[in-house]
Amino acid sequence: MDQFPSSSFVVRTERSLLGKERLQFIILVGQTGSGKTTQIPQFVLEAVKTSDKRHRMMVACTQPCPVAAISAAQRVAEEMNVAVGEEVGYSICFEDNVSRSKTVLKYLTDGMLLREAMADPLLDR
Ligand SMILES: Nc1ncnc2c1ncn2[C@@H]1O[C@H](COP(=O)(O)OP(=O)(O)OP(=O)(O)O)[C@@H](O)[C@H]1O
Repeated sequence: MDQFPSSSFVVRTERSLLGKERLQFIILVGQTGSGKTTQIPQFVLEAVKTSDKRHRMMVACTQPCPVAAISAAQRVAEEMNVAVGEEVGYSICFEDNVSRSKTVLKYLTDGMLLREAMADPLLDR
């Protein structure tokens, strides 16, 4: 696995994701606060927006607990200058703050992802 210093984490990751090759998975290791939760999903969103305009895809980012999912969604919505529940939303047990037509980035707990996978095994969205 490639190792790189944390200072170049964001720049090199962005290049990899936006590269021509379609990666099936990528393992990122970064220090706490380096942007894995708030920045990487935004890069992925940009990459899928430009790679396939015909198929509207959703980016999902799992979080270990509901509070973390809400907090991340609020932070990223603020960074993207949108309201939570529109382009950026969250899905936790008993609360689904997403828009069916607008949400493209969703923060959700591991349990909610599992529930989605049971309904949509190929995660087509
Ligand atoms: N809700 C928030 N309000 C203010 N700043 C935030 C918020 N969430 C994250 N940040 C800031 O954004 C930067 C990136 O944080 P992020 O959570 O994306 O890092 P991370 O790599 O996922 O960290 P961790 O490994 O601890 O989960 C950090 O400087 C962090 O302090």
